[in-house]
Amino acid sequence: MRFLKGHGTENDFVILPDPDGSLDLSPATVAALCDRRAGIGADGVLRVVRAKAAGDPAAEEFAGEAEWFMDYRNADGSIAEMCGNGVRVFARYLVDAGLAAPGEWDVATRGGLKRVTLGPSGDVSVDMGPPVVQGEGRARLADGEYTGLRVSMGNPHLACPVDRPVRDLDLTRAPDVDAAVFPEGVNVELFRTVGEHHVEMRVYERGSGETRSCGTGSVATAVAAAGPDMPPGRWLIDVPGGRVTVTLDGRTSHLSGPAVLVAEGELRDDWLR
Ligand SMILES: N[C@@H](CCC[C@H](N)C(=O)O)C(=O)O
Repeated sequence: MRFLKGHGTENDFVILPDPDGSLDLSPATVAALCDRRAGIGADGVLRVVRAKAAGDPAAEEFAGEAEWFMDYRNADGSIAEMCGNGVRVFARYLVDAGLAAPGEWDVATRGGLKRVTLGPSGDVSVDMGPPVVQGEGRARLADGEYTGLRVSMGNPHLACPVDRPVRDLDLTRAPDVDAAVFPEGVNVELFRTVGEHHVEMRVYERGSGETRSCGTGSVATAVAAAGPDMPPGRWLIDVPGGRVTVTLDGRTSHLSGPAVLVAEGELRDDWLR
C-alpha cells in the first residue's frame, strides 16, 4: 500500500491514495498507522478517494459537485466530520500528484463541501463555512476547570480563554466534559490573547490527544476570541506547530496556512497483515 506523510503546522497525517475506493480501512489499521513507535506516526489518516467510489453516504451526496472525498480518521481509528488542516494537506497532495489543477475547487467531506484555493506550491486556504455558535460549555483538565464557547465547525469544539501562557497548561489528561452536553465528544481549545486579533492556542483533540495544531479548532478559537456575534476580522492563531490565519467575514470563515508533503513510500504487506 502506497502512503505519503504530510502536515499542516505540524498537525500530521498519513495520506493513503485510494482513488478507486479499493482499500478496506479498519479502525485498527488506522490506529496502527498512526502509532508513533510501531507505525508511521500521525494525528490522523487522510484517505484520498473519488467521491463516487468512496462508499460513504456523505461522499455520495456530493459526488456530482466534487471529484474527491476526504475520508478523515483520527489517530484512534474514530471517524470525524472535518479536519481543517487535513483538507489543506489533502488538496496539496492532489495538486502535487497531478490529480487536480492549482486554483479553486471543492472537496467533499463528511462536514459538507469545502472550497480550497491553492497555487502550484505554498500555502493552502479553505472556506470552512459558517461557524455555528452553540453557547457556553465547560471542561475539566488536569489543572482546573475551563469555561468557553461551544462552536460547531461540522465537528464539535469548546474554545476556552485562559489568562496565562498556554505553554503553562497541563494537557496531559483528556478533558473531562459533560456527556449530555457533548454526546459526540469534543475538541477542546485553550487560548490566550497576545495582541490585537492575535491569540496563542493549544488543543486537545477528540480521538488524537494533544496535537500541535488544529484547523477547525483555530476557527472555533477565532470565533470565541471575536465574540459570539462574530464581527468580521482577520485573526492570527499561533499554535505549537506554527501559525495559521483565520478570516471571519460575517458570512463564512477561511483558514490559511502551510501544507507540506514530507515523504512517500510503500507499507510492507507483512506489517499490514
Ligand atoms: N486536526 C483537525 C481536526 C481533526 C478531527 C478532530 N480530532 C475531531 O474528532 O473532530 C483540524 O485541523 O481541524
